[in-house]
Amino acid sequence: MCERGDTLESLNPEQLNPEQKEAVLFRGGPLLILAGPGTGKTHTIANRIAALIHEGEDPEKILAITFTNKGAQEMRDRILALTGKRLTWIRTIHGTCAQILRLHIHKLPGYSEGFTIASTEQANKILKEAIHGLNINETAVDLADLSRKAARVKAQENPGEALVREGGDFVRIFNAYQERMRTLGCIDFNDLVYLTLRLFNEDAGTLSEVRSLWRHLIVDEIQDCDFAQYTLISLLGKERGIAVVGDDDQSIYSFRSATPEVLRRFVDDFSPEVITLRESFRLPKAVIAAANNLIKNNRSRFQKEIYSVRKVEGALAVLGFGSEVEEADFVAREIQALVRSDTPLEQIAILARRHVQLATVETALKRLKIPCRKTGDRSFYEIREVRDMLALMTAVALPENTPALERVLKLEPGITSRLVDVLEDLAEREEVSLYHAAEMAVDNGYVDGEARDALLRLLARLDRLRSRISDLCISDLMRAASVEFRYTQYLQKICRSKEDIDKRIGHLRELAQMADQFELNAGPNVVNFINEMAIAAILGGSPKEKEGARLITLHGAKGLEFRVVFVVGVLQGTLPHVRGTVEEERRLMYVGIVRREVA
Ligand SMILES: Nc1ncnc2c1ncn2[C@@H]1O[C@H](COP(=O)(O)OP(=O)(O)OP(=O)(O)O)[C@@H](O)[C@H]1O
Repeated sequence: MCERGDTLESLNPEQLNPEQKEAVLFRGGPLLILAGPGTGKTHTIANRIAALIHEGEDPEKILAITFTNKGAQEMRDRILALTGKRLTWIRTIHGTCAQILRLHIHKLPGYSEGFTIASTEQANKILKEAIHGLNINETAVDLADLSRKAARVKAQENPGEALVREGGDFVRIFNAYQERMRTLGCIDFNDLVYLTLRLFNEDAGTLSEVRSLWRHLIVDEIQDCDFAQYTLISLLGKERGIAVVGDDDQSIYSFRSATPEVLRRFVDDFSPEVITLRESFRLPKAVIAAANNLIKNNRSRFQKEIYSVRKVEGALAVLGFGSEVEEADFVAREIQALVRSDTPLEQIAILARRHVQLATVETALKRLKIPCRKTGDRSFYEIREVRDMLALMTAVALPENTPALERVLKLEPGITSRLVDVLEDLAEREEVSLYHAAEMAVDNGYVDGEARDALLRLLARLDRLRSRISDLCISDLMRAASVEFRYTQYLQKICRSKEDIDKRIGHLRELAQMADQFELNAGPNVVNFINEMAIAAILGGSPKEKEGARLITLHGAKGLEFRVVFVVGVLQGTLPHVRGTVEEERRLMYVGIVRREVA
């Protein structure tokens, strides 16, 4: 143990300004840190956590919640650098819920721990089937709209009331969808928070058991919360040391129900000490002036004009063009000049309100042969071999997980689609998982000859791998699975060229490296790794950035920083968008402007 004053001097290699210092040391109850862009949010919470540990707090008793994997990774790295310790509980909110549900979901009737976190594609398919089962004409409903509505309901503090408000056929569809998901052993992305809250509401014992795991709760980017997530955080944070960090000016995800109002709610519910960080270490003066001038027009916000004491003035130009094509050509020529003067392409971003505007710039860049990368490029997690390997890991660790086994069945020579149909019918008739159906088919002689041999081989392969889970690290378990299922030979059969095979093996190597990294961060738990991968797949994107200038929507740009930023397509009707609310559209532009960083 040490005195708090000493703590900072001995811990913190980089200076803390007075507000940051206050936020790091405050221990008098709930805390809200309001912080503008580049004012050292991550730096401050990392130091706060380091100070707690230095004062003698057990690192296992600290839960830090972020809203993106990137945010979680950044926090881990900084805490490791400050304390030399890897914290177990730095998680995204969805990752935290997945872990809680893996232990407790059986307390909700009809659910079991082997659940699959359904991909968006799987969830859409299940929604279609649910509608079909209700004899509602599929062509008469808008599926995308229905899944948005379901997500909205689940994002509320009181989803039951929200559902009743939606009324009509939607209630039937929602219930049928939830029921079908449940019987298939699936939950969707929004269920992670929705079902955790349901669990807490229906079983106070579980809430207090889970809450007692931690003494401190620290939340980054609270403005990215919807009301359901906020409710969860406030339940976990009651009577704990709770500190939240946020910037209501950067709340831009209302399309997925996030709202800056959660900051006010936090003030009302917790009466926290409020500390505002205003000094920006990242932005040049010209950008700060423009950003402040823009955002001060929003009425419902916490006042926190940012400033910089650094000398860097920076530059910001507003230019007009006759058409989007003309604008795109200008941007491409500017980038060409920047590259000639040695600005790395990866440090250049083109931001727009809509994808279609980025496509125009992409065409112009391609014409000048400038490499670029669009967000929304095919995600790493959608690649066949990555999905196969994750399905293998899931089938090994969670035998009851039917979708994973369905995929693995296709990897076993001799298992025909007819055999899969037989197994699926059996599973449905007997109301058991596909794995149990496979065992029953073998034990009761429902299949014979080659089909039986193939099925026996597959079950034996999975059993052998299962018995090695506790001996092998996750990446070695993957390698063992690849050998057991002769995956390289399988790739040779399905690939057209040697380059194709090498590329796919390269993807598997990348996945193995991610598993090693995960294990370093979070320990050797293959189920947690499966959770994390399923969530990352839904959030999209690639773990590794490809080369080239970045083309990103404003919504996708939050949290990223570049040396040169172009915001294109700033046209009345597009930005601000006709269907958006003006305050949120202003926040979007604000987020775009403040992506700039000083070299
Ligand atoms: N007191 C300080 N003195 C000097 N540099 C600082 C200080 N606080 C933070 N920084 C630096 O400022 C930069 C921004 O800090 P940090 O990433 O923690 O801010 P943030 O608010 O999380 O940023 P962003 O808005 O970009 O997400 C980092 O390079 C950090 O090291």
